[in-house]
Amino acid sequence: MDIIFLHDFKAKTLIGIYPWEKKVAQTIQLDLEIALPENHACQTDNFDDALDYAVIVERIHHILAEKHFSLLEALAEHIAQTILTEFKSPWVKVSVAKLGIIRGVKKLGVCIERKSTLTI
Ligand SMILES: Nc1nc2c(c(=O)[nH]1)N=C([C@H](O)[C@@H](O)CO)CN2
Repeated sequence: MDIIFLHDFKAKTLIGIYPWEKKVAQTIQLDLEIALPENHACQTDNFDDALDYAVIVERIHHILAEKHFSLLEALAEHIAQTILTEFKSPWVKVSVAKLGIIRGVKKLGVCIERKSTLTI
């Protein structure tokens, strides 16, 4: 299985269960591992055969700008399903963390793994 990873991806979004969190954007950290639907690019060295990670980053920025989730779990699930369906990935691992939100904890969050239900 070949994987594209995005580590330490930081961006702002509205997220949280409390009223103030629905008004003030917070920085979250995303870490993603995205299995590739095929590995042709390794042999061909042709960009047409590659999954463009810049497009994935743009898609995630779009989600973070347009959606407001209460729970980190729900945001992680939405990102995972978007990656599986729109980028035809067979498997994805998504971690979403808040930074410094609780005293004494540098970073906390959730990590989920999802498989595509599509069979070829
Ligand atoms: N399992 C979770 N627990 C909590 C979440 C969450 O998203 N998932 N969120 C909060 C609050 O929004 C918190 O981050 C604000 O301090 C609390 N617990």
